[in-house]
Parts: sequence; structure tokens; C-alpha cells
Amino acid sequence: MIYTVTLNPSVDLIIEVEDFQPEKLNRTRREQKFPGGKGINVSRILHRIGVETTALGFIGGFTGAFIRDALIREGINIDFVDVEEDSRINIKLKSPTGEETEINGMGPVITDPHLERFLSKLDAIDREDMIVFAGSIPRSLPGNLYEELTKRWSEREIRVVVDATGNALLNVIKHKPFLIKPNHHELGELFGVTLKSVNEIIPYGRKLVEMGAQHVIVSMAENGALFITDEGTYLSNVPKGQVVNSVGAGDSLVAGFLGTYARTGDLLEAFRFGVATGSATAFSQDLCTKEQIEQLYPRIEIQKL
Ligand SMILES: Nc1ncnc2c1ncn2[C@@H]1O[C@H](COP(=O)(O)OP(=O)(O)OP(=O)(O)O)[C@@H](O)[C@H]1O
Ligand SMILES: O=P(O)(O)OC[C@@]1(O)O[C@H](CO)[C@@H](O)[C@@H]1O
Repeated sequence: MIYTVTLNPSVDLIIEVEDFQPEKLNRTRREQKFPGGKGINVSRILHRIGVETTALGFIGGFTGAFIRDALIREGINIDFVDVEEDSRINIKLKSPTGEETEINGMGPVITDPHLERFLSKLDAIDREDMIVFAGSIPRSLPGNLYEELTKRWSEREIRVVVDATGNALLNVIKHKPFLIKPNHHELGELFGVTLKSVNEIIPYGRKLVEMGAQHVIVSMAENGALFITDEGTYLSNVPKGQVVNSVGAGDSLVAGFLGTYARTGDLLEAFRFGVATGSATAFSQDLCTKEQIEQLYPRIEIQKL
């Protein structure tokens, strides 16, 4: 079982305007709503590729009901803690020229009893399972929550995956997470540098392995992705195509990787399938389907550097 944790799920409201004008009345010409949040996206993809998953986290109010109903309709196992306030709405504003602007909400207050209820659900996890902590930590929860949980589960030899930014990511690395997946901007931010070329990115990605991460994927959008382990560094291309909606592309990469690794135990195969999954989502309105991944998969090539 792959458990995903989304501490701050969202309704992702994707809106498209003809020609966005600040300080004017703008009208949408297309709108879509999806259950969102990084861990939830990982679970949605895992389910589509036939891997057992349960989505954990906190949901509340009418938006929480939308998220719950949408996931149940898709057949995804969920085990959320209910909170009193509404789950957030995250706005993804797209313009026809391809620019994407995001406004992510704060989310509901999570109290100590909510947190206790959530933590007790994690007791069910055992050695064969994996747990994915993905997305930002809401302000009402301790900022070191991922660190504490990664330490706890890694010590029990459970594979922990963390997709977060800044200190929430930096502080988990010493506890030897199975996988972390910063994009190249996030990697640069961790070290206070701006990284532009693959050659600049590689040494910083390797540092994360030296600091404790077992496997690191650095995604670089249309410039491919790097997979870095103790044993070596690998570069993947990405297929060329029309980006329709990149929201969730990074989460899809994580899900494709983990799902394939859980099935085959083959890290490079997992990386290749993961990249195909990320691109398939970038080229779709919603998250991608298994068929879309399989179409792109033959176009992905991995080379050892
Ligand atoms: N322009 C693109 N063309 C092809 N594939 C893409 C493109 N952009 C993203 N992808 C795919 O999505 C994966 C993740 O993209 P990216 O590096 O943008 O991660 P991210 O910033 O975590 O994503 P997001 O936050 O949008 O979910 C890439 O490795 C690639 O497979
Ligand atoms: O605010 P966070 O938790 O950092 O990110 C949340 C979010 O932007 O990430 C997902 C895409 O990766 C979206 O579904 C969701 O809206």
C-alpha cells in the first residue's frame, strides 16, 4: 500500500480567461474543478495505474465534501480527518498564451485533537508500505511535522517520500528519506543559488544524496529530469508536446516512479515511467490516464552520466 498525506487538500479551480486584465472585470471562458493537493494527486495517478493507495490528511466543509465525493467516485481509498473549517480553493489562472498564475489558499485551522486523530491512523503502516508526504504544511501545524514523521518512519525502515520546499524539505534529508523530488528552482532555493544548466544542477542534486536522501529526482520541466543515487546520476529527456495544464505534473512524476518501483523494484524503469507520467499530465487538462502514459513511454530515454 502506498499511503499519501496531504495536510492541506484543495479544490483546484482552473480558470481560463481570453486576455487577463488586472483592475478590470475579467470573465472566464473555461472553468474546471478538481480535487487537489500534492498527495491527493499522487493517489489519483497511482489508482489510475492500478497501484493500491490510501489518501490521508484533513478535509472540511463544502469544499472538503467535494474533494471526498470526487475521490470516492474515482474509487480511491480515503481516510481523512474531518475538520470544522472549509478546505481551501486554489486558483489556477490560465491565459491562451500559456501563462499560468496560481493563488493557493491558506486552508482550515487544524487543532491538536485533529492532529492526534491523524497520527493514530499512521499506526497502521508497516514495512512493505510506503508513505508520501507531499505539499505545504498549514500554518496551524508544527513546521517540523515532516521532519518528525520522516524520522519516526525511517527508523522503522519504512520508505518515506517527501515532496516539499524550503526548510520542510531540508530538515528531513538527514533522516534518509527514500525519495525527494525538488524541481530545479526549489533545489536552488535550498542552497541560496540560481541554477540554470544541467551541469550547474548536478552537484547540488548530489549534495542531497550526500546529506542523506536515498534517491533524488530533480525535475527540470521541458529540460528533462535527473535521477541521482549513491550509485550514479542519470538524465532523462522529456517528449516534446503541447503543455495544456502543468498543475500536478511533478506529482504525476512521483506517482509514476513509486507505482512502477512498487511493482517491479527497478529504479531506472521507475524513473523512465515517472517522467512519461509527468509529461502525460503536462499535456492533459486533468491528471493523465494510463493510456496517455503508455503512449509517451517509448519516447523517454535515460542515459547514465
Ligand atoms: N514543457 C514540458 N514538456 C514535457 N514534459 C513536461 C513539461 N513540463 C513538465 N513536464 C513533465 O512534468 C515533470 C515535472 O515537471 P516540473 O519540473 O515542472 O515539476 P514541478 O515544478 O514539480 O511540477 P508542478 O509543480 O507543475 O506539478 C517533468 O519531469 C516532465 O516529465
Ligand atoms: O500549496 P501547496 O500544498 O504547496 O500546493 C498545492 C497545489 O498547488 O499543488 C498541487 C499541484 O502540485 C495542486 O493540486 C495544489 O493546488
